[in-house]
Amino acid sequence: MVAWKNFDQLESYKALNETECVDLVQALTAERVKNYTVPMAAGMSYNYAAKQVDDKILELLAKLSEEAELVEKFKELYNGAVINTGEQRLVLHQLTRGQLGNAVNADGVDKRAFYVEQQNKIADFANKVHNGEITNEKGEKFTTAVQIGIGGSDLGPRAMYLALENWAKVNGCFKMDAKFISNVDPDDAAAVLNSVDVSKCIFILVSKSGTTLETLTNESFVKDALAKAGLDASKHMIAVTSETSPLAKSSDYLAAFFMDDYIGGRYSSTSAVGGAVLSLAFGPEIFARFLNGAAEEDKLATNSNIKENPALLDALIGVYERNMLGYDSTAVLPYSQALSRFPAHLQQLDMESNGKSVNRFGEPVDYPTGPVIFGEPGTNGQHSFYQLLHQGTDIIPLQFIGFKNSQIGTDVDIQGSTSQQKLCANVAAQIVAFACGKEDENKNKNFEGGRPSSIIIGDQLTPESLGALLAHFENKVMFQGFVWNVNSFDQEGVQLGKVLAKRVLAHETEGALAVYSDLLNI
Ligand SMILES: O=P(O)(O)OC[C@H]1O[C@H](O)[C@H](O)[C@@H](O)[C@@H]1O
Repeated sequence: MVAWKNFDQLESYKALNETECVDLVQALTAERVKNYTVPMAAGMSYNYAAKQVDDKILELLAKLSEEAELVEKFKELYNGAVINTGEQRLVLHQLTRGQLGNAVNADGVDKRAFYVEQQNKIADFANKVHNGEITNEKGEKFTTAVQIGIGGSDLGPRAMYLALENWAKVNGCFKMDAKFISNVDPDDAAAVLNSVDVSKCIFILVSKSGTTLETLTNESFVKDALAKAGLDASKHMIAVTSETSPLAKSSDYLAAFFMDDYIGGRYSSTSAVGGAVLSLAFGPEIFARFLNGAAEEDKLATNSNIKENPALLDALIGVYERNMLGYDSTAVLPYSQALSRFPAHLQQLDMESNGKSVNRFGEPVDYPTGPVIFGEPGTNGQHSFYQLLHQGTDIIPLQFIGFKNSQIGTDVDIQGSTSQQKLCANVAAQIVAFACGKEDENKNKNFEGGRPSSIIIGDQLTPESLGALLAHFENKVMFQGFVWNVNSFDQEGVQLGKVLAKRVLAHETEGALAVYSDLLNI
């Protein structure tokens, strides 16, 4: 049995607090850049040379990992323990991509078999849509998949679709366009519907709970549009939900695919939630390759040697930065246009998981937990908020992601270098500029340096490397939650706003809420 203790109760907490962080201006040598690197799945690597740690601090982080039993806790998780204490649920998203431990039986079934069965059903459905066995009422092929969902039922799948859209097009496996409707703002649904031929759309209604206001409202919005076009909504809609949700019982859908309560929304990209849209857009084989990349990365996360476990090492360095160095944000900076929505996905993944002030037992904790996450693809970010990152009063750790090769491959050679080379040159330059700075007598032009970063480097963004990248961050967030002794798998903090919004709509308000309602003309 593992022991769940608060971080500040551990010996390592004290020992780490007594360390002095590394001065990057001096420390970032060529040797370090070569050595401070850990292999990831799909040929990628995690390089932490520009982090403020040295061998002594790494040793203490390894001790912390042991003392907090981080890998053992992960083992409990994938073997089916009730890790989500708040909701008394198992946490099984890794099972959607592989079997890391023993068979997990819940609700009377083998859970890996259940997830695979759903994948197979989706594959069969997608193949039939692609080969014209499933068509619209006129017998025409569907050309566009439109996902209706919000939060975890939108961000991950949308980010993954965008990440592979161009890759699939150049590699001959692009099957259908995908669009996404998430916001309850009517302009979102209206704009998407105006951009498609609804008669050739297959709508994927995705809601684990089947009760989310925004999603059900958008479902009605779409049904209305289908009815106005004289189309039968039940011939154009499929559902992805949990078997216990109200949607599961409805006969309004062409097909229904299931996940369950053991997969948190923000961890659901590798379940049917991401599976339906990605299999329709790119074909089931590409979705399977994405799952393989994630499975390969998950295996690395079972290694108790922190220098062979990139997610664990990344998590521990992040904890050191958050709790010992007092940095309260982290920027995610992919130098890849295809990852344009990846930071948005990580915002939910990280902040909804670890934005907690009480431990797993509901007792307040006395140390900072999850950081603020934000980001934009480079080089666009460089021309936006990097000023603050370089010279602002806060130090913000940076997580770069870069690939040696572009996805589409079309490029131009101008002034002796290609665009891809310019992109990669920028990320290399930024790491060194942040870490080492540059002295200038003019203080306005002075760069102090000492601003830490790490970089994940891959050959190219492919289904496998995307899966590995996703799993890396899921596992990092999980390990950090274990250190902070919080439950990373519930999200009670989103409830209060929903309850108050319902009250406003029912006109059951008083005091400040009543006045805000009036100001907004509700
Ligand atoms: O998939 P659903 O049940 O519709 O939930 C969609 C989203 O809404 C909730 O408010 C949560 O904050 C998210 O974690 C969840 O992903």
